[in-house]
Amino acid sequence: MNLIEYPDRDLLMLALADKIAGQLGEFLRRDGKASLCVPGGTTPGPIFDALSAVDLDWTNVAVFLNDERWVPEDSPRSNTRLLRERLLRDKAAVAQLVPLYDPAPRPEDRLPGLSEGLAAHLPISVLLLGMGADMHTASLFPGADLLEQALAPDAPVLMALRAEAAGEPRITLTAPVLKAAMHIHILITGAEKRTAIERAAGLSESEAPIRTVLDQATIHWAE
Ligand SMILES: O=C(O)[C@H](O)[C@@H](O)[C@H](O)[C@H](O)COP(=O)(O)O
Repeated sequence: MNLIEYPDRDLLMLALADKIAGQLGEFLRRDGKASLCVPGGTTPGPIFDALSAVDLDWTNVAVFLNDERWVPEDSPRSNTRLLRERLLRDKAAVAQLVPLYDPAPRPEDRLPGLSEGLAAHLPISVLLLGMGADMHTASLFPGADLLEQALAPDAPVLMALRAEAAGEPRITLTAPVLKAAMHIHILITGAEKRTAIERAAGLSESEAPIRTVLDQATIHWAE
């Protein structure tokens, strides 16, 4: 397991933001464009703050979430709202947001359109993932209704999943899309997640969905 341990969370967030910006810069110089895929949840806010202040050719960066909770954008549970408030501002305000939400009663109603929009920006240049203590990543939750299909090599780019631990229905990038990313970083903090990720290494992908990217990823951890 490739794990970097940082002295504290502030240093982790700054160092990882710097690493991500450097990798995006390489894609921009080489291809004239780049894509950045990021988690929602409670952990990545400080990285978003740091990234939004970086001088990059943000107009040519497509930004999208790993997954979204099927709630309106004004909900405090909306990951899109977090992105808008913390990442897509300052220098990064001109980045191109690729949506994972479009108002409709069920995520299935919007899958075709959202998938088409996303497919144009694959493969992902830089993928940042979070992880829950139950070893889910994106919205690939252990025990989710369609988990096996979402882990399969031939899964579509986006799927709608439901899981008890997830709360509301979710829309998520699937395992093959995550695995195909050029650079993969996992951001975790605290003792519980450290124990969980070490445990995941010995489990199957359905028991520990984070396993799907574990061999390719760099894990960034601070207490
Ligand atoms: O919508 C979400 O919840 C995320 O994208 C999810 O995969 C998240 O990264 C983990 O659940 C960790 O969440 P925390 O950072 O809040 O612990």
